[in-house]
Amino acid sequence: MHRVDESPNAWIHFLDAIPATVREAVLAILHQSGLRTSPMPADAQGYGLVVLGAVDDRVLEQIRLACRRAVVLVLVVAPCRLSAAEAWSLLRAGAADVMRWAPLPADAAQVGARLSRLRTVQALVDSPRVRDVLVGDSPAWRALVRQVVELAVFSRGPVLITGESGTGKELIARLIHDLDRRADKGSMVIVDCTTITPELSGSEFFGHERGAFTGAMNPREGAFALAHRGTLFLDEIGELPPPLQAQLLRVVQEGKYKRVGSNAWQQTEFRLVSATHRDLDAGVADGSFRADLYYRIAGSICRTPRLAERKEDVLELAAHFQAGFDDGDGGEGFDEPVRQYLKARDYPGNVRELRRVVSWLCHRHAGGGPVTIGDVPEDERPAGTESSRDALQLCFERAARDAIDLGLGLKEIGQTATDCAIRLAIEREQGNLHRAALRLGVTDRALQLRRAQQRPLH
Ligand SMILES: Nc1ncnc2c1ncn2[C@@H]1O[C@H](COP(=O)(O)OP(=O)(O)OP(=O)(O)O)[C@@H](O)[C@H]1O
Repeated sequence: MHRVDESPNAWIHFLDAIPATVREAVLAILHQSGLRTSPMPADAQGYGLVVLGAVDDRVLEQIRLACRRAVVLVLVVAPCRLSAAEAWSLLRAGAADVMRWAPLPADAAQVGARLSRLRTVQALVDSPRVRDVLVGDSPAWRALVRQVVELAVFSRGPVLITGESGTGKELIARLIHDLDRRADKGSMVIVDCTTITPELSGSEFFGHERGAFTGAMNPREGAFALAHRGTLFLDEIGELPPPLQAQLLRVVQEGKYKRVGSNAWQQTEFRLVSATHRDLDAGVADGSFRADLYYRIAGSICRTPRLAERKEDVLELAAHFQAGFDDGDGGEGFDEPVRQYLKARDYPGNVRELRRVVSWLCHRHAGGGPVTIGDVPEDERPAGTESSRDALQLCFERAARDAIDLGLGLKEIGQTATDCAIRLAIEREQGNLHRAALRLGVTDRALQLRRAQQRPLH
């Protein structure tokens, strides 16, 4: 009999089609394995098992509901022949994992092990140690944090973090190091690859012996030695020119390197975390980034979302930054128009830009109480942006009056407004038509058709 280690408990829910005999068999095996179960509570939270025998739209909806507040493992029992597409749809509905189940005692141990892994990860994700650092509650952000925590705690392989500037890549690298549980943990060493020149790279990365080159008065340890038993963070690795990429291959793979001016091999062991805002797949395709290095640094890939993809987090992040700036006069919370302004504003610089915005709001604010609309600097005030419906209405009114005075008809006014919105959305998304379509709430195809119908500007 396989017994689970920590006698985890979870609620369990059987969907309609499961016969009573199977239910009893499942419960008996789980209990024999040391896993304690209780019926699913009305507002399911915590950890749960949903046992099902078929996947259809109704089942997916039930999974979606069950997963709203709980971490759910789906067990699919025979004779259901779960297809790969069905398994993915269960995952997309929110399941933490999907297991086909005989049910046999050995499988019960697997269920227990998975539950205890999910529990460890979730407990960390919800802990102040993580929540107070990687702020945000949007689904996109929570999914990333869960991935990061699991990688940090249960693996020591290389991690590549990709994402636009200001999205929290360095913060994630620091958390990975912080969560490393080894007893004799070394330091975190950060190398900004944009500052590494071919002349300096050898010494920076590998260190040098005394007299290795002119000016090398004393021996020096390089980044790989300093990161021994710790974490080496190679920031902006996409900026490293190909000859320098080649230098890193062996040490990244085997942990072996030679100091400049020495013939002796040194051994080091570290967790490699790299970050880039570049698309390294494209770099590999066009030859600017070495494929062999790419596969060595990208053991796992974490992609940080743009702030525009997690607008739900803006106010929580703003409150976090405000608390950090609080020197007594920075305000307590934000007045409603300011909240609307913060939510509606664009942040091309992502979270870093939001931090800057909150910083000037707090600096302009005086006298406690919530930050008010007058604290928004003049040149930052929304002139007819969606942050103020009234201002927007006024702008439209002005433009419509001018159009009517010019003798334009309704069709032409509507078309001009649409053309203008399309042009601006494409500009805002730096020419990315897919993102522009998302921003305007239309399909890619609808955007293309509209563009094809656009009249040239006079
Ligand atoms: N989820 C978050 N919670 C709290 N602060 C965040 C979050 N994401 C980013 N920040 C803050 O935003 C700023 C930029 O973050 P960070 O330096 O980690 O971004 P980055 O992606 O590494 O940027 P770059 O590519 O420009 O180096 C920092 O002040 C950081 O504290």
